Amino acid sequence: MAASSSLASTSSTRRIHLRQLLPARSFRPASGTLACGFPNPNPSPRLRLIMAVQAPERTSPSFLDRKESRVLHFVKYHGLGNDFILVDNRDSSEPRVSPEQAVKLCDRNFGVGADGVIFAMPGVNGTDYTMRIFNSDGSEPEMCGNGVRCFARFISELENLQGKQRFTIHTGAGLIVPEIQDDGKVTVDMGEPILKSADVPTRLPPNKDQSVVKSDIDVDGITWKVTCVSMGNPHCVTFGTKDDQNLQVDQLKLAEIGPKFENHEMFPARTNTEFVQVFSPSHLKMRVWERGAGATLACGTGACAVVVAAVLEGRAGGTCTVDLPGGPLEIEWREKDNHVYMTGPAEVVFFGELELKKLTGASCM
Ligand SMILES: N[C@@H](CCC[C@H](N)C(=O)O)C(=O)O
Repeated sequence: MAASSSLASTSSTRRIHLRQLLPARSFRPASGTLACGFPNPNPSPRLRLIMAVQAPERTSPSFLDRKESRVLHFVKYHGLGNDFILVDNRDSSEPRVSPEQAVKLCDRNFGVGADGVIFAMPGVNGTDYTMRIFNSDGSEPEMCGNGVRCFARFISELENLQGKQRFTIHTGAGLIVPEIQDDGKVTVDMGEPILKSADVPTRLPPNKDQSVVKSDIDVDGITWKVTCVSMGNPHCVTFGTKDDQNLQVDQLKLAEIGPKFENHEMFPARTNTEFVQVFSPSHLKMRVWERGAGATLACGTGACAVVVAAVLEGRAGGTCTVDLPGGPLEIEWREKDNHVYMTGPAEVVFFGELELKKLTGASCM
């Protein structure tokens, strides 16, 4: 789809649509409070039910249409439990919140709670949109696989688009192309993996062409075997230690070992780390420690990196189901174009608004 064409018609289309999208009174919190709820395991159908019943009665401006400069309107999404606060930033190339404010928003006790904040911005160089993201620690990664699926669903809600949709998205990792399928899942062309060690980046010496495959790295006195892959953002993939290549990922002390990989001197830009168990050449299981976010329930770029690493190490074919704590992703590293394709869900959790001043200063919200 040419999403850019619908950009021109945003204002009227979006207003109509968001009246349908947002339940009239459910999202009218007291100033400075959060509108949240829907603590059910499958919130989207319920949201849609409320929308259908209440939509015709709405007369006041709808939720995300309101552009008060002091209020941040957002929608929370998740992709297999990797959760994000999505902000409609289509009117500006400056993120509406700062990295410091993002840290507060992502705080699970004092804020909204999320693994990151994602901004939907105007496209550049002919792309439909630009996606930027802040991790929960305020750092800015180049890309986010689960985030881009949420981004696609967010845009389709904002633009009142139905059915199959395809967008071109400019990211720090270059052009990314998500396509919403008829069943609501999103398939994303994640581009080509980057294997050249200097570009991942890693200081580990290359051992296969210019890449790092099944190399030794010492972490806290233990030698691990790792393969380094960038999907725009850096990943270190391991199937086990030098002595034991049959990792049982459920037994890992992730919170202990994860930060040691993340901040290892061999990774000048820090790294995401995936710990992988192989069930078969087409079925893998992983746990992830994310740069800037810690242990998350899923990582899309991580699952792509895992399949690339598994192929390079001769452990898997190019098409795999990757089980993550939040659920499975389908990943294909296609020989034809060398691109990696990821398919998985993205779901609305809730809508919210808060006063931006609550995000400033030393205190929490
Ligand atoms: N969870 C994301 C990756 C988010 C960025 C990552 N923490 C980084 O700093 O590179 C995904 O689904 O890919």
